Amino acid sequence: MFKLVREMQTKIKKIVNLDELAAGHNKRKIIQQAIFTQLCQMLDPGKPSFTPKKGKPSVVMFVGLQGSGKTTTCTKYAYYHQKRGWKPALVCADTFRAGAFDQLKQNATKAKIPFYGSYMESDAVKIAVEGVETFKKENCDLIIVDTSGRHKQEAALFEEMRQVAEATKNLHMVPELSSNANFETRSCNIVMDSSIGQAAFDQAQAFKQSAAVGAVIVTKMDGHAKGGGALSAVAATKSPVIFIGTGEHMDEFEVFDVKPFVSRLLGMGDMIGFMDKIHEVVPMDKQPELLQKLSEGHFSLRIMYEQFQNILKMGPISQVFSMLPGFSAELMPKGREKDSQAKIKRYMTMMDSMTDEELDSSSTKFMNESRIIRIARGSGHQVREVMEMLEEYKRLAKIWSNMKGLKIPKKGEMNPQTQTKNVQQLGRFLPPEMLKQIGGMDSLKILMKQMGAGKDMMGM
Ligand SMILES: Nc1nc2c(ncn2[C@@H]2O[C@H](COP(=O)(O)OP(=O)(O)OP(=O)(O)O)[C@@H](O)[C@H]2O)c(=O)[nH]1
Repeated sequence: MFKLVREMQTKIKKIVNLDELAAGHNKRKIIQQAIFTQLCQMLDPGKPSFTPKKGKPSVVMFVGLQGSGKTTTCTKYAYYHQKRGWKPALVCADTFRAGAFDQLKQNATKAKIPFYGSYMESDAVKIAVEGVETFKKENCDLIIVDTSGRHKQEAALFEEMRQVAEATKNLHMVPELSSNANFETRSCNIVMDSSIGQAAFDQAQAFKQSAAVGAVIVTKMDGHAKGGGALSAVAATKSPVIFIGTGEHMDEFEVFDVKPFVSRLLGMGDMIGFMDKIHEVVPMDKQPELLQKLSEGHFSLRIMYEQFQNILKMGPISQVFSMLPGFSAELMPKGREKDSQAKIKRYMTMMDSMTDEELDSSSTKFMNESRIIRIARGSGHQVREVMEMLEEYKRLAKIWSNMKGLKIPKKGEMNPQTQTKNVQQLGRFLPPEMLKQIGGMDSLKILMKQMGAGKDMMGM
């Protein structure tokens, strides 16, 4: 770890020569930018990660300390690939922890993924071999082997791990299996808790010595820990981080993206992830239309309705908002996601009882007492609740009204003036507390640049 810091220090000193910087340069910002770039480079081991090929058998073994989230991550990894057309299977070669097989079985059943394991057998190697053999015969193309975790790095654990790796490696030598296996590829993922911190280097290195670690997965990124240990793990294993775990649920699993990760590490907030999420859920053909309306200062109840629809589509709402500093506590308190979703659904039911004219207006001028009573009755809600929904609309309309006058560049038409103007605009749009956390207007500008000109939303 010490070595890493020293290396980074030297590199930054080479890039940023503070004495030569002319007065007026914001030194803090320049250093921050250099650190950002360096950290991004450190997370790039310079070699691509192992990607299983559809239709060709691959065995991926998962290793990690006890409680790192290994078993959960195995299922998430399987589920992720299943959704994308692979035929995964899970093998529980964790014979150390009582209950490990039950956990895997439960998860696998929920995700409808075939699994293999035993309550009686204590030989992890035997189970691994049998499991892999079974699933190869069933033509599974992604066989995931969960191995035992221990409290700390122990010789016995590594020996067992080495044997499992060795045994599953030799499987393609078995004649009846090799006949349908074109060529079998193997990889080993190390799972690390994001809160591991300084111990990450030694741990990753120890694992690396016993199994050919090919990739790192960092779990529990939804918590407070920023996952700095990932830097050490990459350095120790010379392997990339491929996924991050962002919650206990099966689908709370994301492809690792270096820039947002480093932004978060430096406390800059994940603007990019936020924009990507918006990209994902607002249908592409609707985006220009939405931006146009907003730039005209036209925020109607219908737009709010559509945004609510999008938010519900995004899954756990807090996940989206937690990417923005300051937002999560304010809008969607953690642990109250269900309440927030229920509230949004309630609001939408009320809006379903409104007329088109009401929905498309950019004010609440039609909302007199009798209409409010009618909407409440029509949707089976209290008058008080309708009023509350309208208040929420007014609050959002006020925030979004700052988007008025936004210049919407056509693809490739972004010039520096438009960009500066839009950065200012966005600066006004963001809540002051959030802008402060990002690091003020200058940082916002840097962030916008980092988002890359390719993104349509850059227009914002
Ligand atoms: N919040 C959060 N919790 C997670 C995440 N990944 C795993 N967990 C939780 O962490 C705990 C430990 O996960 P397991 O998968 O049982 O850990 P393990 O490493 O397999 O443990 P052993 O089998 O004992 O080695 C469980 O309560 C999981 O639900 C994550 O990304 N976010």
